[in-house]
Amino acid sequence: MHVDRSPAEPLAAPRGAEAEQGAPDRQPVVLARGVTKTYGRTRALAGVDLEVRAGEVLGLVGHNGAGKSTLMRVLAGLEACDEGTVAVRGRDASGEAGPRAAAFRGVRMAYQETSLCPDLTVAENIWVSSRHCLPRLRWRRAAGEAARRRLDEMFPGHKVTPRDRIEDLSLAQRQMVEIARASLVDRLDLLILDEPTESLGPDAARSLYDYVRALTARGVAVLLISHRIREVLSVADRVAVLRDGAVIAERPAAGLGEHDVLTLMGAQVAARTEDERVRAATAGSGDRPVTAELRGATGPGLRDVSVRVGAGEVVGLAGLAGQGQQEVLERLWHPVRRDTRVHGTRAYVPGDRQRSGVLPLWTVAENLIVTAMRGIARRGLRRPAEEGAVVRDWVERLAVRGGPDAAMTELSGGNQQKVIVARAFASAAEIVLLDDPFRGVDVHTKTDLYRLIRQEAARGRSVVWYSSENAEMVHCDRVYVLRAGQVVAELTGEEISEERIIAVSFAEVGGVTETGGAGAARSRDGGVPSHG
Ligand SMILES: Nc1ncnc2c1ncn2[C@@H]1O[C@H](COP(=O)(O)OP(=O)(O)OP(=O)(O)O)[C@@H](O)[C@H]1O
Repeated sequence: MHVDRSPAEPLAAPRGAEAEQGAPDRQPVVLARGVTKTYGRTRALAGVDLEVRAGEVLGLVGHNGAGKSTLMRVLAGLEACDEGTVAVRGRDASGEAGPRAAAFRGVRMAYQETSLCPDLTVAENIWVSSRHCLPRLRWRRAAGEAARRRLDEMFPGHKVTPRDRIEDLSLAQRQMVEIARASLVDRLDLLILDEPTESLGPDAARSLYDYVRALTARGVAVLLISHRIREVLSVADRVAVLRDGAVIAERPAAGLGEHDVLTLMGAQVAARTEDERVRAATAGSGDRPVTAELRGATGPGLRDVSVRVGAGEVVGLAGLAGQGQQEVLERLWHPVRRDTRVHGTRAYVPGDRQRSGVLPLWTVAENLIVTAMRGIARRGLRRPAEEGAVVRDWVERLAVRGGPDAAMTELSGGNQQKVIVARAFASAAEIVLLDDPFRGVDVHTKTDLYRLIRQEAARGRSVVWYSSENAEMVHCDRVYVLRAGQVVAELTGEEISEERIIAVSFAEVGGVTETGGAGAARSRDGGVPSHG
């Protein structure tokens, strides 16, 4: 089982000896005791005890819907708990929870989905969030300056200006601004990072963790939530495991292995079998009928790209973020040009569920069935019983916590993403286009989804899959590695490995001689593109 993206280099500088022992003498910054929180029928937190200490990185892991985000909101004082106490710097602050609670002022949170207002500029967002520590006179300029300085410190090469509107930024840039926003406060005690690197490239992730180390050296506590277990183990001093709304283990990170953490999380950790690899290696694609094809496609973001997708084939689009992968998907989704041929109906799974994908006012069932219902209908009439059966089947297959009748907004981020994936596969689409679809999905569920993709391919569906996690590409039959809008390698079967993809992505183009790809080794620009 491939569980995590493994960056080419460790994400953080090694921990000090004190951290290795779990830093037992550090003062707690935030201390939660017996915290419970219930939403309607859902008991999100069932008596959490947790201590976050000054100068440490505490990693928090748990399955989708375990209660991580809820706990963070309670620790940050954004929501009151039903029972229990939350003390900040030794003082019980639970009674004061609320968006402007002074007791929680030093506890700041960077959200996974970002809390930024898309219509406002970077500077305006910073002002809204940090106005209590910015001057009122010439506030826009002051906020812009503060944002620029912090972004420079955290993410060198970010290419964001204070005047950019949030909606014009890439997902990675929005995430950078969100993290910078959270850190901008007069006195920072605890910085909570909710899956901060899901949208960041490896370079930006490394920069972030360098900054985190600098923060902890100054005594700030950092709480890191992530599904990337290896990343958590490489960055955190201690790890807390949340399971079904309770912290079931708190351990020093040193000495913990990925497998230990997964077991504590309750994942069924099967030893990694080679079956996907074998399937991929043996699933020859040459004789399949072609369902989709780009032939020398050129245009915005693409240069002479040729890509072939066979029936029942899983085709990966890999490489550094922003190298043309999404443009390929876009072409296949809207095949308006002559250089693109598509023979079959399509479904699209967006990775950016904030911008597109989730219909927030609808239930899980409605979100899930919206594409499939046309195929289920007879003579234009909907068939509720059949729709209900499809919904139940997918909710069960993907273990969507919350069930069919929950409102989409009641679901955890990972569970929302599962519904969007289920929507595409529940439809009758012959070609499923996946745009980095598994961000925020827990390790266990991801493994199920990889299996699902293979099963659906075995039934004859074609899948075109862009993933920012190169390790996921081993589940593909064929992988096109893109760079600067060109295909620089086409890998099949045993050739597909994370190491190979990384090597090809960074290689001097003159030296890239991976063969087979129609655009292989044609690129003439030798520069390594920036990303993240
Ligand atoms: N505002 C809400 N209304 C109703 N239910 C909610 C709400 N917020 C969270 N829940 C429920 O509480 C449970 C815990 O959700 P939470 O978002 O804290 O999980 P999580 O561990 O952060 O998951 P993920 O890894 O998917 O982000 C879930 O079952 C979720 O559906």
